[in-house]
Amino acid sequence: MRRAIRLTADPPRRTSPNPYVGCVVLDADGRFAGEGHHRGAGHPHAEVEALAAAGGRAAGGTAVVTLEPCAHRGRTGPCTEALSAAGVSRVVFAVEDPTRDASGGAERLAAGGVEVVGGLHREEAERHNEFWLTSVRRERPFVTWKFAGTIDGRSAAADGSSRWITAAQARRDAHALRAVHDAVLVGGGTLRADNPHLGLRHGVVGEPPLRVVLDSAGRIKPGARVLDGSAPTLVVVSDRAGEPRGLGAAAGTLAVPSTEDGLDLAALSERLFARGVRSVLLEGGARLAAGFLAGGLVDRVVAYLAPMFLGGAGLPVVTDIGVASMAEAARMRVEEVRQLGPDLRVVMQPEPRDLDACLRTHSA
Ligand SMILES: NC(=O)C1=CN([C@@H]2O[C@H](COP(=O)(O)OP(=O)(O)OC[C@H]3O[C@@H](n4cnc5c(N)ncnc54)[C@H](OP(=O)(O)O)[C@@H]3O)[C@@H](O)[C@H]2O)C=CC1
Ligand SMILES: Nc1c(N[C@@H]2O[C@H](COP(=O)(O)O)[C@@H](O)[C@H]2O)[nH]c(=O)[nH]c1=O
Repeated sequence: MRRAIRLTADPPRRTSPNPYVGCVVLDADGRFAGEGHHRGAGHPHAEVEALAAAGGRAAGGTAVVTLEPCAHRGRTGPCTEALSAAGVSRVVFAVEDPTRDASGGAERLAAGGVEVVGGLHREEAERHNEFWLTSVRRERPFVTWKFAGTIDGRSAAADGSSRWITAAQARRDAHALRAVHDAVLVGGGTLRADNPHLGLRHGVVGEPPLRVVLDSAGRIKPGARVLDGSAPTLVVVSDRAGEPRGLGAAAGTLAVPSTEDGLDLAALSERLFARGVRSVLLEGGARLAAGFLAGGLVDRVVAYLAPMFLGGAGLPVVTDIGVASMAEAARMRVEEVRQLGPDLRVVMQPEPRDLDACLRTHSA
């Protein structure tokens, strides 16, 4: 199973809207016979690749797979059928498939006389596939909120300038973070203040993520750097605004409903999910981060903290999230702390208890 998991992680690649899946097939004597992994929508599933590599040696053998084999016909046929047709007598998988369409594979296999074991190295397999698993369970993308802050919690100076708070190592790391997400998202304030590019630089290679910018009134300037055509871009407008002009082929537009706080972020998340986006890197700014955090839409926080003070006149890393007392604080659990050059990188996960409190505050 560890080998099957490793197949999905090295090198990291995007399979969205599909999961990472790895599979190793052993012959009837328990010897390695073949392996495969899923390379993305339209490509064969991991089981099918591994069975093809194993050939006749799969008969009477064991398939070890990181996700419960699918029982449905999507772009490719059901893996349960492929496994049965190959004469596999045992299937060991790590994580149950949570999707309505594809689940039920374990029962189907067992009904056909195959011995099925679920849950082997479940935690490790969950971690490797957490963007996809979280997003299909919540029917919205996994959201990583990344910010660069000073040690006193400022994301920009009083004049709005924020280049640069963190040094080269942390900025390179942030670009690597972009490379593993399906989309990178910023608010209209950041779009106008920074004119960000949001592509992959600093020597980070890979397929660039979809660039998503919130621009309720459709005021984006045709010369904006996100419209340079180097990666796909989506401009999100209010469904009460007209189509932004002058975008040409440089960007698509998505109209979403508005609330009194701006665009409806839950609706936006659902629409992005429906378009196949399974992970979003939220890069700010402070107002948009507040909307996501208060809405319980943040799954991980990556804080790059620079050893400098900007004082109270600077902009905060996040604006009002409706917290009035300590009891309501949006508490985090620290997953990792690392020093990158002169800066610190702190990776955190919202405590579920406080996520609920945030949701209550938000809906009150
Ligand atoms: N250090 C760091 O990591 C970062 C710093 N920054 C800095 O932050 C500043 C910009 O931050 P800020 O002014 O807070 O702006 P934001 O980037 O947070 O954008 C806020 C804008 O996004 C749009 N928006 C649409 N719907 C919502 C919603 N539901 N909730 C919140 N916003 C919504 C609105 O613009 P519209 O009406 O046009 O839709 C709103 O004015 C800049 O100075 C920039 O340099 C920015 C990013 C990261
Ligand atoms: N200031 C700041 C960051 N700012 C973020 O980077 C965006 C600019 O992206 P790009 O135009 O692609 O370089 C900017 O709009 C904001 O979201 N990031 C960091 O790692 N460290 C920093 O000090």
